[in-house]
Amino acid sequence: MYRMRQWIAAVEAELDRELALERLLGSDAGRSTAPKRTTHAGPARHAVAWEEARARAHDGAGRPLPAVTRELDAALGHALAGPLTALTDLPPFDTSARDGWAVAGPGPWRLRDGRVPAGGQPEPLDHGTAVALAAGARLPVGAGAVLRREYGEVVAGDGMLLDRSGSPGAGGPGPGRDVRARGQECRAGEMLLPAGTAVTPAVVGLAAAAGHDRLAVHRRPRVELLVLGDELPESGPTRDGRARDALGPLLAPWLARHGAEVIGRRRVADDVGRLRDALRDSTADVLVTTGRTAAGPAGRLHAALAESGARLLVDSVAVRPGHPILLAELPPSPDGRPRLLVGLPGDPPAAVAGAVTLAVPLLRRLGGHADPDPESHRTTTASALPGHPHDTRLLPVRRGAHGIVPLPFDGPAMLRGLAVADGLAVVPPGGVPAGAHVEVLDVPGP
Ligand SMILES: Nc1nc2c(c(=O)[nH]1)N[C@H]1C(S)=C(S)[C@@H](COP(=O)(O)OP(=O)(O)OC[C@H]3O[C@@H](n4cnc5c(N)ncnc54)[C@H](O)[C@@H]3O)O[C@H]1N2
Ligand code: MOO
Repeated sequence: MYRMRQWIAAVEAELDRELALERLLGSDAGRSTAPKRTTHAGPARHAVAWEEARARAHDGAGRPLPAVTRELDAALGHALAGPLTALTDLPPFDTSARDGWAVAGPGPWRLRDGRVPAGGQPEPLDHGTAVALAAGARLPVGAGAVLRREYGEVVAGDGMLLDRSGSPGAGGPGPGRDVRARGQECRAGEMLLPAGTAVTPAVVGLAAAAGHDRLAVHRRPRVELLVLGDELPESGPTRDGRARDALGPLLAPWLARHGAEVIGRRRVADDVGRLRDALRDSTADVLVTTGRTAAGPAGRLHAALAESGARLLVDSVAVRPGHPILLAELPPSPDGRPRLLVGLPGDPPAAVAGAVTLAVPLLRRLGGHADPDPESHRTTTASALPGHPHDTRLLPVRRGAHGIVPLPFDGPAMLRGLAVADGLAVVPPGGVPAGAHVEVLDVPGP
C-alpha cells in the first residue's frame, strides 16, 4: 500500500512537472507554433537564427544595471554610466613640449639665471630674454616659443643664447613653436568620452589627467556559474569514463573578461528539485548553467526551469556547436531584481559557442557597454572555411599572413583547437571559400 502511494505521488509529481513544462514551452519563446509535447523527450525546439539569438540576449537584458561610483582603479573593466567630462583645460596652461629655453621675441636672447622645472611657477619673461625650462614646464608669461636644447648655444661668459638650428635667419623659433597651448586637447566641461565606453587603463589615465578621482560606472552583472553533471570529477585525470569538469575553470574567467562579477561557481547534483532550489535561491543577476540542456531524460534544466516559473526567451539556436543553448527569464529575486539564466550545453566547445552567442551580449548590455561585441571584426579567409548545411558555425581560427585559417581539433569535446585560436569565425550556412570576408569573435587572451 505504502509503495502504491509512493508510486502515485511520483506519477503526480511527474505530471506536475509536465504541466509546468507545458507552460514554460508554451510561453512566448519566439515560436510561431509551439508543437505539442507528446513524449518525455519534449517537443522539437525551434532554433532561432544566430544573429536573432544574439539580438534577443542583448535586448532581453533590458536596461543596464544602475550606476555606482568607483575609485579609478576599481572602475577598470566597467562601462561609464555617464559621459566623461574634463574638469580642467588640458593642458591647463601653455606648456613647453621640449627641454630647452622659453624665448621672448627674436634672438639672440639674454639668458636669465635658473631653470623652470615641470610644475614650477616661472616669473614673466621680458622681450629679448630667455630662460631654460623642462619639457612639460609652464611657459612664462611673455614667452612666445621654445628653442630646443639641441638648437641653442650659450655663449660662454656672455650670457647670450643663440639659435643654431640652421633655420633661415636663425632668429629663433616661430611663434608657438614647441609650445602645447592651453586647452589644445580639451576645455574644462568638454565631453571626452560618451557613456557606455569601457574603462580601460588608458581611460583611467585620461580621467586622472582630466581631474577625476572617481568615476560613475554601471554595476557589473553578478554571475553565478552552476556546473551540472554528477559524473564530472573536479581534479585529476579523467577516470571511469567520466570527463573532467573543464567548464568551471574555463567559463568563470571567460565571463569575467566580458564584464561579469563571478560571485560563485559550484556543482549542482543531478536532481531537478535541487537545481530548482539553486535557481530560486541565487542572488545573481545572471545564472549560467552548463550541461543537461538536451531534451530527454537527462534534460533536467528544462524541468527545473518549468518548476521555477521561468519564461524561455530563446530555446535552442541554429548554431554549431551549441545548438541546445537557451536563455530564460527567472522570477525576480526576493528584493525585486530581474534575473536571467543562460543554459549552456555540457560539451565544452558547444558551451563556449553558447557563451559567445548568448552570455556575452547579455552581460555587455547589463554592464552598460555601448558596443554589444567590441572584439568582433571582419577578416579575410586564407583558406575555405567549412560550414554546416543550415546553421551558423563557430569555428576556431588562427590569423596567418594571408588571412585566417581553420584549426584542427575543433570537434565535439575538444578544446585543443580553441586553446591556440585567435578567434571564432562566424561561418554562414554552407561555408565560405578562400578570400571571403567573415566576422571573427576574439577569444580572450592572457
Ligand atoms: N538525441 C539527441 N541527443 C543529443 C542532441 C540531439 O539533438 N538529440 N544534441 C546533442 C548536442 S548538439 C549537444 S551539444 C548535447 C548537449 O547536451 P547537454 O547540454 O545535455 O550536455 P550533457 O549531457 O550534460 O553533457 C554532454 C557531454 O559533455 C560532457 N560535459 C558535461 N559537462 C562538462 C563539463 N563541465 N566539463 C567537461 N565536459 C562536460 C559530459 O560528460 C557529456 O559527455 O546533447 C547532444 N545530445
Ligand atoms: O550542436 Mo552540439 O551543440 O553539437 O555540440
